[in-house]
Amino acid sequence: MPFAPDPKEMLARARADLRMGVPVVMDGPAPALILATETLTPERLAFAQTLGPVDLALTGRRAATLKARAYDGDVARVALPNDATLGWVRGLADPADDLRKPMKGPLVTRRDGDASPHRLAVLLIKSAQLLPAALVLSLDDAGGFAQKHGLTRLQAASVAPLLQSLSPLSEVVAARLPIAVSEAGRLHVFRPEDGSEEHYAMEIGKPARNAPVLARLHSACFTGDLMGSLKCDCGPQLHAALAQMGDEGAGVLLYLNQEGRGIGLANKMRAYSLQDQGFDTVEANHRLGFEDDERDFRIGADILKKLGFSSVRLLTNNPAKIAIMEKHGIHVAERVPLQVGKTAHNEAYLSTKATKSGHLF
Ligand SMILES: Nc1nc2c(ncn2[C@@H]2O[C@H](COP(=O)(O)OP(=O)(O)OP(=O)(O)O)[C@@H](O)[C@H]2O)c(=O)[nH]1
Ligand SMILES: [Zn+2]
Repeated sequence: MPFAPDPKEMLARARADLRMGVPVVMDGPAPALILATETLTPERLAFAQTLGPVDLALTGRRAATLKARAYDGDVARVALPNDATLGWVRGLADPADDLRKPMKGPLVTRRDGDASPHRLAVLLIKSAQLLPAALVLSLDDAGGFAQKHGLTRLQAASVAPLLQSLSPLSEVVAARLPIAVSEAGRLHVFRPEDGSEEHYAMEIGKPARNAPVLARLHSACFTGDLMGSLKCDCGPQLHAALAQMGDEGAGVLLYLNQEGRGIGLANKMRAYSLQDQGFDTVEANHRLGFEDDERDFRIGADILKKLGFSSVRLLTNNPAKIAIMEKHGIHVAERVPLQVGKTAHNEAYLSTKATKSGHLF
């Protein structure tokens, strides 16, 4: 059946559905219906409540902020009260008003039954760059339910490994791109097979493939790279890296579309709003239900290898990047520090990165 979508294509479809607010069916040993709380409507909430008991799946991080017991470690299952409104659900999922309304409970969390659909729901929703919180309700007949309501049906057994593994990606096109630092520029576009974000590689000059190349793994930062934000050091780092490659006449800058350390721009702005309430960059991510850093740097190693590189002089202050390159087949011959862009606004941010994320300054 060559026209039928394969599991990774079904996964891409499911992400798009969840972003629009359409529920998804997860088939497997514990079949379940999944709705993303961020895009939930009152009508869909009300209908879900007529179908049986509904759980709100939250990450262990978010549960810790809410002082709710997460019996399953990385995921908590809050039993939705019968009269739960959309406002109540959103209040648990979104920390925006935590300080104004600190008392959200008492929350009853479940410890019986199977948490695996909840865990998968949260992973799936994270991969759609939505707030990591889902409504989950069990289904008897997943196939029949999906067909009746015209919903995307995923198989837990195939989705779980896909969500953990790196989607294969391939180069779509490359073309000459003269830029300010070097007329000998070439931009390569890489596209993952699972319908997620494309990533770019800016090659400067003609770096030798059999020697360490001056390289930068830059994570997208719309606010810093394009708006000139003073809250981070991304824009100056991007331009300093390219300038050094221009000066040396050779280098490769990967522009990885992992905005906000992998949580997406909307969630990064939610984190900024929490930072204005006094939380630091790491605490803000945790309150939202994310880890400090949700990026997958294996993508960077993969692109470097596809371009024919095996050894780099890496422009970074982040030891985690070095460790992941080494683990995935890219030798880091040298770390080249990249310390630019300190402002009065990002002093606290940079010092949090040094103390909590191990950045070298
Ligand atoms: N979630 C979140 N992401 C942020 C914040 N500030 C910047 N970012 C994102 O962080 C990423 C840049 O990561 P950095 O930690 O500055 O740098 P790094 O790439 O880990 O390390 P270096 O190689 O040393 O620059 C970009 O994707 C930014 O969008 C923030 O406060 N919260
Ligand atoms: Zn930035």
